[in-house]
Amino acid sequence: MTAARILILDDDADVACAARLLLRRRHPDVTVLDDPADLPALLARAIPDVVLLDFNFTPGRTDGAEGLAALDLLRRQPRAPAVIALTAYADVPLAVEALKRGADDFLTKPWDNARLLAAVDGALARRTCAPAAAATSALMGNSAPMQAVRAMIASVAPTEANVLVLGENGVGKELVARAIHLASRRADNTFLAVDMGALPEATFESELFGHRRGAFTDAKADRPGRFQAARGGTLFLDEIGNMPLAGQAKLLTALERREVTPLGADRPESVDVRIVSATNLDEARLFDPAVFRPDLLFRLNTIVIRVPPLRERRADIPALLRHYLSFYEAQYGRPARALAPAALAALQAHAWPGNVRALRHACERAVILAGGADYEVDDFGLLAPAAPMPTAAVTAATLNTLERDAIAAALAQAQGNISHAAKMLGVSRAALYRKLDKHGI
Ligand SMILES: Nc1ncnc2c1ncn2[C@@H]1O[C@H](COP(=O)(O)OP(=O)(O)OP(=O)(O)O)[C@@H](O)[C@H]1O
Repeated sequence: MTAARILILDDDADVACAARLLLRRRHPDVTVLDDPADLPALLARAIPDVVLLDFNFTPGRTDGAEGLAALDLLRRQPRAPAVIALTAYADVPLAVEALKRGADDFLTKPWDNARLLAAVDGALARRTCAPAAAATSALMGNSAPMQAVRAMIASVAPTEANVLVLGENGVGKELVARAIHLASRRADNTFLAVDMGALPEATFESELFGHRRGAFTDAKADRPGRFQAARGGTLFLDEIGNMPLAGQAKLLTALERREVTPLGADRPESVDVRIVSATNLDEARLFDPAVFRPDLLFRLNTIVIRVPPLRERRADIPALLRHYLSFYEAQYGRPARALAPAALAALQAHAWPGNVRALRHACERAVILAGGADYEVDDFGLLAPAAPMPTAAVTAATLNTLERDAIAAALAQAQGNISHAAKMLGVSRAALYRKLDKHGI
C-alpha cells in the first residue's frame, strides 16, 4: 500500500489524535482539522487522498448536516478524495445518506483499529477506480474477452441473481461489480464494498449485521452493519476467499434467510440487498471444501463472471496505457508525451502479474519521472530492484521505529488518553510526553 495524504476532519481532539497516531505508522502525511469552515482553504492547497469525516461539529448537534455539507464539498473536487464517514451517533439513515452522497465507507466511534486501517486501505484502493457514474465506461478494453465480460454484465445486471466475479489481483473485479450495480434497478441506491478478508474475526458479525447498544462492553450505541447500510442496493463482498470458515457459516445463514440479526437484538431484520462477490482464489482452491463451504459457494455463484488476466488480452494494453498516461498527465499537470514505439512494444509484451492495477501504477510513475521527449520503457519501472539499506542504519532506525510504533499503538488503543497510554507502556506521564516530543508525535 503506498503512503497517502490523509485528512481527519473531527472536532474531538482525542479521537483525531488517536486516528492520526494509528494512521501515521503507514501514512506520514496525516492532517487534522477541527472545523469544516477551514476545509476550503485546505483543499485549495492540496486535495487529500482519504478523508475521515465526522458529521457533527457544533456542540449538541446530531443531525449530521455539517458533515454532509463537507462531504458534498469534497465530492465536488476535481480529484475527489475517498471519504470515510465517522459518527458517534450510530445512525443508519445518516450512514446511508453519506454512502448515497458518495462516501466510500463508514465507521462508528469508538472504532476497531484494524477496521479503521482496513477502511483506509479499502478506500484508497477503490479511489483508484473512476468515479462511480463513469464506472461502466471506465471498464475499458475492447478485446474479445472484455467484450464477453461486458455482454455478461449487460445480461445479468437487470436480474437479481447473485454474481461471483473471479480473476487475479487487479484485473478489474470491483469495476465489474460496480458496472453490474450501475446497470441494475438498484443503481440509485448504495453500492457498498466490504473487504471480507480484512474483517476481524471477533467483530465479524457486528460489522456485517450490526449490533444493539449494550450487546457487548464496547457497544455504546446501536450500530448498523454493512447489510443494513446497503439496503436496497448492492453489497460487494470482496476477497471472499480469505474469509474464515466460521464467518462463512454466518454469512451463509444471512443469505439463506435473507435476514440478519444484529448482535444483542431479539429478532432478525429482513434485508433487501443484491450480493456480488469476488475472489482471486483459483477455482481449484475455491472448490476445495476445506477452504470454502460448497453450500455458500452455491449461494454466491448463481452467475460466474471470469475476468481474464491482462496477459490474455494484450490487445487492451495500448488503450489502457493511453488512458492512464493522459489521466495522470492531467492530474499532475505534466505535458502530454508520446509513447516511444519500443516502449509500447515492451509494455505490450510484459507479463503484468499485477494486471491493470500494476499498469496503472506504472503509468503514474512514468508521468512523474519521465524526463525525455517521449515515454521510454525505463520510465515505467517494470524491473526496478529494491535498494538495500546499510545494516547499521537499519538497526538504529528499527529500534526507533519500534519504540515509536509501540507508543503510537498504545495511544491509539487508549483513544489518545495520555494517562492510559502511559500505564499501558509502563512509563510515567512525563516520560511519555518526552518520548512524544522526541518522535514528533
Ligand atoms: N478494464 C479496466 N479499465 C480501466 N481500468 C481498469 C480496468 N480494470 C481494472 N482497472 C483499474 O485497475 C485497478 C484495479 O481494479 P479493481 O480494483 O477493480 O481490481 P480487482 O480485480 O478488484 O483487484 P483486487 O483483486 O486486488 O481487489 C483500478 O484502479 C481500476 O480502475
